[in-house]
Amino acid sequence: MEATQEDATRPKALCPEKLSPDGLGLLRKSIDVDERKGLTAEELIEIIPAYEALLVRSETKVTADLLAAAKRLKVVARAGVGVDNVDVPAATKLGIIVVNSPSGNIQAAAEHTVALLLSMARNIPDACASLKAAKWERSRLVGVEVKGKTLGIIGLGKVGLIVARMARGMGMQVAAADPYASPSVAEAANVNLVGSLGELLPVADFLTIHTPMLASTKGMLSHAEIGQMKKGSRILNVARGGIVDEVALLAALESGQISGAAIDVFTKEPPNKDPESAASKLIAHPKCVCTPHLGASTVEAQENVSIDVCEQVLQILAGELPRSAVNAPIILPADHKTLQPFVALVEKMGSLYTQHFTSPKEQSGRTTFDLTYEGEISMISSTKPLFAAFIKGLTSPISDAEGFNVNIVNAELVAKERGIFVNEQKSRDPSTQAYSSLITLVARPPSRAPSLNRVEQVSTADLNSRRAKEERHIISGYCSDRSPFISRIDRFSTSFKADGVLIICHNYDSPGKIGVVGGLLGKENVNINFMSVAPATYMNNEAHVPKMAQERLRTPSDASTPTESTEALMILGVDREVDDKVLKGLVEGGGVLSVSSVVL
Ligand SMILES: NC(=O)c1ccc[n+]([C@@H]2O[C@H](COP(=O)([O-])OP(=O)(O)OC[C@H]3O[C@@H](n4cnc5c(N)ncnc54)[C@H](O)[C@@H]3O)[C@@H](O)[C@H]2O)c1
Ligand SMILES: O=C(O)[C@H](O)COP(=O)(O)O
Repeated sequence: MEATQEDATRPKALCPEKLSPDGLGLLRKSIDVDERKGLTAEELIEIIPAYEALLVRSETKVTADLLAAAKRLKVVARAGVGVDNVDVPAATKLGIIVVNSPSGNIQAAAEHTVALLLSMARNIPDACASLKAAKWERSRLVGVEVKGKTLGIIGLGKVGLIVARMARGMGMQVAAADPYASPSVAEAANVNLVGSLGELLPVADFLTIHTPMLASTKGMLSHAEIGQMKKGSRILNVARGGIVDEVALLAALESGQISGAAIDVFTKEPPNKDPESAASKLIAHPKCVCTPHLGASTVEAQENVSIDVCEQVLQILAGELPRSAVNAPIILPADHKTLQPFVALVEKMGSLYTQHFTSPKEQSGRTTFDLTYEGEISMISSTKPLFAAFIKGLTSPISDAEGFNVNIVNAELVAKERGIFVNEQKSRDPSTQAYSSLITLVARPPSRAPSLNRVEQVSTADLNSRRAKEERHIISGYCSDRSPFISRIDRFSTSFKADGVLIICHNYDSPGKIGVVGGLLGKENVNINFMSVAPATYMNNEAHVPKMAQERLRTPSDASTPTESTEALMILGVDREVDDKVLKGLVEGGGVLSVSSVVL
């Protein structure tokens, strides 16, 4: 259609990939949509300056160069979950909103997992190819049943839970490892949530992965882990290529350690064509069932994701906040000035909690949080942006840029889905005069039903100290000069800017410790930008009760409490992220009791 004078004023959207027409139809009512498949990167850069919206799936590489050339672009819409093909930081810098569809294709991905599970158990691709080749090989193609077998799930999120329910429906036992999953959500789905990956691997007959691709999940299933599985078990990956080490998977198939593999996703897509590469050998292996990243490829899922992102494009072009923006602000412009520093603070406190107190290797089960706003901050009319920022901080270290789009619109829903409970309290009179506003986070495990077959006699003092030491965690923070600072971690009082890469060491406060830790980091070429020693000022993890006050409250039975005052936290701001080997070195060679690495 030829552009009329009036058309020239309508916004324009470019769609260089196959998107379902359902969403595009919505756009066409008020936007001109150009569907241009097969463009090269250079062609895209040449034409992008004319467009306000760009709609893609996983194939178009939305690079910093492309975004820099996109002078009118307001939104990049990813019709699916993964935004690994979009340079989100570059878009954020340019003020371009990136949206996706975090739930539109989860049913499709779960159904594809079950389709692969049964295909693998019954040798269906092999049998089909054999019959088409005019063979009749009934005895070679005997399969196994899934009923009564154990399905191990790594990552009990949106897709993992749907797979779990379907597997239960087929009579399977389901066990899952997910350090951040809610025990009550798992229980309701009849899933045995185990404490660690090490507990899951030996019990699974079939093992399926549904985690995002993160630094902590990359290569999480390699030689050692597959070696812990039952001989003859089977592995599926419909999440992301690279979570399972392709070389290790191939070796396990060849040695018979595993009897089958089902793969939808590859480390490099499309996979390397070199016949000697692990991906090519896996694809060619008779015991491997594989598909070319088809998890989301159903008519229904494509309709869902297309409508979902096109509605959001319309919202953004109308100046509204979209529901699933990967990089949208949590605060509305009117509240920005007052709330921005506190929103940043609460987000960092949530992120610090997840990175410092929970382990990607063990079930944490801590799902109830008390957030207390004291002093001036308690006078804000709505705490919704603070709540949203907290949920975002808590969950983003365990999600990829892919799935995680917490904002003011969807924070409550995300918290509910993850089984996170937050009690918010406001107090105009701060418990300390040191700050005009103080925010305190207390994390508690969900209340447990008393055990029926175990009777324990414990003193009140013991009970209090147990609760304090084992179960509660506390983080407090304040803002200075519009920047977020942490003032307390558990019993330790401190003051450091919540920014950058930090190494947090828990140690006995003895002479020479700083030098040893500094020396070990120096050897690894890690530069220390700042260091802060946090003494144990609070006796226990009692919120707001500093040590002095608690000492007055101590009863004679508490007198034997170990000398906690000799412990301290050493907080080091460093110039780069360090790996587990360096952290282990600090514990083994530096006399540190425990250590965590945190990026804020
Ligand atoms: N093949 C496809 O076409 C296709 C389609 C949709 C989704 N996916 C992929 O599936 C994955 C899961 O999607 P989702 O929507 O269920 O995501 P989700 O965020 O709802 O769930 C991910 C789960 O992984 C858990 N997790 C994080 N780190 C972990 C660790 N170290 N060990 C164990 N569990 C860990 C999280 O706690 C969370 O519960 C994503 O990577 C997504 O891109 C693939
Ligand atoms: O991230 C996703 O949504 C899935 O992996 C599907 O990607 P696709 O849209 O390219 O099929």
